[in-house]
This record gives sequence, C-alpha cells and structure tokens, in this order.
Amino acid sequence: MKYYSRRLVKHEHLNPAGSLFGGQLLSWIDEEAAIFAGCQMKSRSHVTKLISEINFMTPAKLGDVIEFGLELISTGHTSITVRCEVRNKQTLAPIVSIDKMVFVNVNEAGLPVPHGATANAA
Ligand SMILES: CCCCCCCCCCCCCCCC(=O)SCCNC(=O)CCNC(=O)[C@H](O)C(C)(C)COP(=O)(O)OP(=O)(O)OC[C@H]1O[C@@H](n2cnc3c(N)ncnc32)[C@H](O)[C@@H]1OP(=O)(O)O
Repeated sequence: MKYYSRRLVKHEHLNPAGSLFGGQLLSWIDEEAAIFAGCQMKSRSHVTKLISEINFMTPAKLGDVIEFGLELISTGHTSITVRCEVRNKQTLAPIVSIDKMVFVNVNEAGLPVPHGATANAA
C-alpha cells in the first residue's frame, strides 16, 4: 500500500471527546479515494458506490499528522475497488481501515460507463 497525502488535525476537526471527528475523517477518505479512483480510471466523472465496514482503530488527536494509504484491489468494466488505510504519520498507529470502496465511472446522465482502466495508475 502506498501513502499519498497528509492532513493536520486541527481544532475544527475535533469531536467533544477531543479526538478527530469520525465524519470529518470519512469526508477526507472519500475525497482522497475518489481522486485515487479518478487517476486509476482516468475519469473526472465517477461516484462512490459502496463503502464497506469501517474500522476505527485508534483515535487521532489535536496536532497529529495523518496520512492516507490507498491500494487498487480490483478493476471491473465500469467500476474499481480500492482499499484504504489511514495511519498516524509519526507513530504509524493505524487509525482507520476500510477494506472495500467501490467507485463507478458515470456519464452525463449518471449512468455507469466503461472506464477502460486495467492497471495501477496513481
Ligand atoms: C485524469 C484523472 C484525474 C482524476 C482527478 C479526479 C478529480 C475528481 C475527483 C472528484 C470526484 C468526486 C467524487 C464524488 C464522490 C461522491 O460524493 S459520489 C456521491 C455519492 N454516490 C452516489 O450518489 C451514487 C449513487 N448511486 C448511483 O448513482 C448508482 O447506484 C450507480 C453508482 C450509477 C450504479 O448504478 P447501478 O445501476 O448499480 O449500476 P450497475 O450497472 O448495476 O453496476 C455498475 C458497477 O457497479 C458495481 N456495483 C454495483 N453495486 C455494487 C455493490 N453493491 N457492491 C460492489 N459493486 C457494485 C457493479 O458490479 C458494476 O461494476 P462493473 O462490473 O461494471 O465494474
């Protein structure tokens, strides 16, 4: 798995318990994974179809730098499936893992269309 980008956990990202809000993290993951999927499929027009079980393993805290790992799992006709792991950049502690995120290439009408990707392009 390759780690692509990093984010700093700031005050505005915290939940009342003082750790990174899960919804904020999922928003970042969806964006990071969608860009990764776009690079794989050479597409600027794709949607998130499915996100599998999300395992929040350890909390991220104020001032932590976290990094996003993404890996191509499989390639279909109109879709690709990727795996995501987020970890603490300094300690390498795993923060969250998602085994399966499916992205579908769509046309102007929002209907699935073949993407033609066959290999890792990110
Ligand atoms: C040059 C490059 C630069 C890149 C730079 C990128 C910049 C740009 C990045 C920004 C990118 C923004 C990314 C926004 C991310 C959202 O925010 S998307 C918003 C949330 N998502 C949605 O609203 C999607 C709503 N769902 C739908 O519209 C429809 O369900 C879909 C996705 C069009 C699929 O329709 P469908 O009738 O289910 O289609 P169907 O033909 O049955 O299946 C299509 C494919 O999905 C698979 N599939 C369907 N259901 C499932 C399932 N339950 N499980 C697994 N696979 C499934 C099928 O197997 C099939 O795959 P293939 O075998 O063809 O590979």
